[in-house]
Amino acid sequence: MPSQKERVCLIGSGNWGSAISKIIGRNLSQHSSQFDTDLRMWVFEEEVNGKKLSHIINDQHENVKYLPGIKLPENVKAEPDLLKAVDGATLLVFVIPHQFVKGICEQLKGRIHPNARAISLIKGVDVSNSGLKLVSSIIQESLQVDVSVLMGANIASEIAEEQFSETTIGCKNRSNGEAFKQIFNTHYFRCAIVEDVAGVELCGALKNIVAIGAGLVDGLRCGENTKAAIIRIGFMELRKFAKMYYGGVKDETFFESCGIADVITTCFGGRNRKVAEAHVRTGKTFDVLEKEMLNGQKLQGNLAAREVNMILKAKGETDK
Ligand SMILES: NC(=O)C1=CN([C@@H]2O[C@H](COP(=O)(O)OP(=O)(O)OC[C@H]3O[C@@H](n4cnc5c(N)ncnc54)[C@H](O)[C@@H]3O)[C@@H](O)[C@H]2O)C=CC1
Ligand SMILES: O=C(CO)COP(=O)(O)O
Repeated sequence: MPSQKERVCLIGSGNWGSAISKIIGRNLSQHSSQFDTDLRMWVFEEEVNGKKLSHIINDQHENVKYLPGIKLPENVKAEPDLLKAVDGATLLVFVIPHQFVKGICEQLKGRIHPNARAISLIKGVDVSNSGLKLVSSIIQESLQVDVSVLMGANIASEIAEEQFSETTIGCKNRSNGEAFKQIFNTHYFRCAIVEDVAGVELCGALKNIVAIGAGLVDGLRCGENTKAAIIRIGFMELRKFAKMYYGGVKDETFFESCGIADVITTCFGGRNRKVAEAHVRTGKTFDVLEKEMLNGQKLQGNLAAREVNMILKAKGETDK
């Protein structure tokens, strides 16, 4: 245990970022001997009803745009300046849509605490000419820090209302996984630790594609048997893809909250499912529907589907 208190910074303040700030904020207050009790939360600044979102969060203790109706603990301090937010932080929690990760890491390069460790709650992968990359690898390579991940059947609004759920922390370094568990675990949010970063992360990213499929069959009014088939086949395919691209992925990981449980919850309750259903019913594009239906929140499944398809096409493996 380091002699200095750990300081936590949350990088992101959307729907999930705000919900998790409630849990971390409370846990920091309860473990004040080990942690600096202020939770700094980086906010991508925007105006809401003529006021800055960061000011609204600090004055009203509520993210009125991304998590309306839920009070956040007073020790959650919104900060729009990214470098000020991470200053001195030893535990970095990344929770932004995956399309913004590279830009954020670029700004943070060389600017973080030498003892910092990170965890990613981001469900997505990156595909470029050099192939498939995990978001945790992007963070690790840019910032030279150990990166764990946290993924699970975790619809943010339900957790904000303190309804029971489980989650999975994937780590390489057990003591870092345990350090992060201390800030996340609570009676209604139970964290299990597995030593399989790639397995946990790929489950989180790929289940969003299955959820798009579930939404499409809902839109087509195909019935519950068809939806169950999409979920089963989708789950098998995501497992096959994960094992094909990352040799060390463990079979047991697929039966943790990050695996089968997240596929189920997202196929019934998530934003990807909802927008995919609307796409079939209205014929509008995903981009248009995201703007019309989600009030600034972002979809991840349509991007992930495109990225995974690119990889499979490039390797001639679309029919495998
Ligand atoms: N919402 C949920 O129920 C869950 C979400 N996740 C994952 O967490 C990650 C973050 O999602 P949410 O917190 O739900 O976000 P969100 O979808 O609610 O909100 C979008 C966020 O992106 C920010 N943003 C917009 N433009 C930006 C830019 N150029 N640079 C940086 N940030 C920008 C917005 O300010 C806002 O905070 C995603 O990968 C998602 O899949 C994981 C579990 C549950
Ligand atoms: O990841 C999630 C639940 O675990 C949220 O899924 P959506 O982004 O589809 O809402």
